[in-house]
Amino acid sequence: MSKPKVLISDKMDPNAARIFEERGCEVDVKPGMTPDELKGVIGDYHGLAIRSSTKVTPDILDAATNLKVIGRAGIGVDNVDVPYASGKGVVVMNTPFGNSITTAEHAIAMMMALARQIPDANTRTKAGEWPKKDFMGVEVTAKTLGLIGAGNIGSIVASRAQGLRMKVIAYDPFLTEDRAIELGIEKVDLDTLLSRADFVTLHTPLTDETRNILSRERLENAKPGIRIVNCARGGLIDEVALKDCLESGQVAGAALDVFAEEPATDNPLFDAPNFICTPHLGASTTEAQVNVALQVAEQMADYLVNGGVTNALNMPSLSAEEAPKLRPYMALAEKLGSLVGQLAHGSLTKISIEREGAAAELNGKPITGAVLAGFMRRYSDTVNMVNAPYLAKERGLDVSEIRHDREGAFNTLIRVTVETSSGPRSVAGTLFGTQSPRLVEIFGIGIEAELDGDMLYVVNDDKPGFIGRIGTMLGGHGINIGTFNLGRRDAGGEAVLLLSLDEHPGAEIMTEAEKLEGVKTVKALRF
Ligand SMILES: NC(=O)C1=CN([C@@H]2O[C@H](COP(=O)(O)OP(=O)(O)OC[C@H]3O[C@@H](n4cnc5c(N)ncnc54)[C@H](O)[C@@H]3O)[C@@H](O)[C@H]2O)C=CC1
Ligand SMILES: O=C(O)C(=O)COP(=O)(O)O
Repeated sequence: MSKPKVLISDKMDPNAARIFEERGCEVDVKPGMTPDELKGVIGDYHGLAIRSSTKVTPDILDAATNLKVIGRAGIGVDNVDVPYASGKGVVVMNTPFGNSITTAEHAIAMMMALARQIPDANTRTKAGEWPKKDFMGVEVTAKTLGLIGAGNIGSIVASRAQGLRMKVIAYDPFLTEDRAIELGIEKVDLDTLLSRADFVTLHTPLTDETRNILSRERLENAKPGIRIVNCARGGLIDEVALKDCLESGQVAGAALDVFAEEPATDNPLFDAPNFICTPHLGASTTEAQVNVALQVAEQMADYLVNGGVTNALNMPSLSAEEAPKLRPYMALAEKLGSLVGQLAHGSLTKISIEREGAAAELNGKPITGAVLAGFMRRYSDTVNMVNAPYLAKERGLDVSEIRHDREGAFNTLIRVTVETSSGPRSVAGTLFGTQSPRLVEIFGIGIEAELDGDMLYVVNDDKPGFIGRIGTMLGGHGINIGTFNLGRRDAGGEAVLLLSLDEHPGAEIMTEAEKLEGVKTVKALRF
């Protein structure tokens, strides 16, 4: 099998390329490409490793015909159109912890630089001015620091600020009281935070809720003389309002590492008083860059080589250790999903996935993802485990997962049931040995069949002579039967035949099959 190919399109620590190669991937390092250049080459790659410079837009994703995974060596993925990538079946991963200490330290450094106006003092001193009389700083000790966002980075900032003897308060709707107590911080609402804080530091992602969270109105109504630090994302603050507030003195200083437009080369804030900035350097330390490079390469190679999924934003986790154990179950689940998807009629709005025996002990999410991937293929042939849950949601499919503790006839069983206009229709399968997926029940009829390649599904009256008739008809067309699987509800009642064929039966054969005496339903299947 040929090696997966990975493109590193942003400046990244060389450990990333080393790990990709050691883990069996081919790697190209091409930082600084234009969007058009990236679009021109992306079709060759299975993996794309990025930081924040590469913009993974729908245009790029449309050209990425072989792409399986995007790995962000860092935290924020706002430069990736994650919903579009999900729709295309591309896994998006990040490295949620590798640069958090570094970024928290940058926020503290920015706060201290702001409190003592170090950048300006430095520039003017070096210019030979010795401007001692122009500078008067403030202490941070005993001041209140307001955190907007108390996740990984915010909580590290809190602990460092407490070391500086600051009082820390936080606004974060998802922060529990218990966690706030553990961090030794006070949870407050946003208006309270802005009315009490001497320094504010932002540590949220950029979302529809957080965009412009420091709006003109909030800045104007904040505690006079507040100082603001943003090492999270541009777009969280109204930059024009911030400039006005800096000029009026309502805001005593601001330190930004991030801007609404990046690269920021002529931002109006550059002329504002008491304004300092860095060019998105929050994550730029040797330690953090080694961490994120190693981690992103390990995660992406795990996925490309072994199917392990870690830190994906659009897919449940699956460890590289779990992956080999789950793979045969996922194969079974996908085949069962595909079977009901191919056989059930009408508009299907409900699907349930039941697991019992050994299957009940496993991580259910990948199994559900695989069922949906098989099932959703009735609507689109570009479905995979990543985009299936999104497509299912888009179509309003109600998905339920049921885990049974009971012992059944099989030591492991997956059952997939869809709700049709004529009631529930269900198929079930097991593993023979530890690896071999087998169908064991179809619409209430026991059967034993491998679901593989081209197959013919026939429901017929259980009368003598039928098997001979269908065999003769197929033979007459030169179609060889690989396996012959038979089940029936009761003797003389309804029987099911599942034949594996060496080739796909064409329309002419299907019409002839439909006309065979005793046939109730016939359908060509493909797995
Ligand atoms: N400047 C730089 O180079 C770097 C910037 N970052 C950015 O820092 C930010 C924070 O990263 P982490 O702490 O790792 O993320 P995190 O996910 O651990 O924490 C984010 C926190 O924001 C909170 N939050 C979400 N919506 C909120 C809202 N409407 N109001 C208040 N809080 C809200 C969440 O509950 C969560 O606790 C991200 O945007 C990330 O991209 C991260 C690394 C480097
Ligand atoms: O990890 C993040 O969210 C960052 O913003 C770091 O960005 P960078 O990798 O330094 O371009």
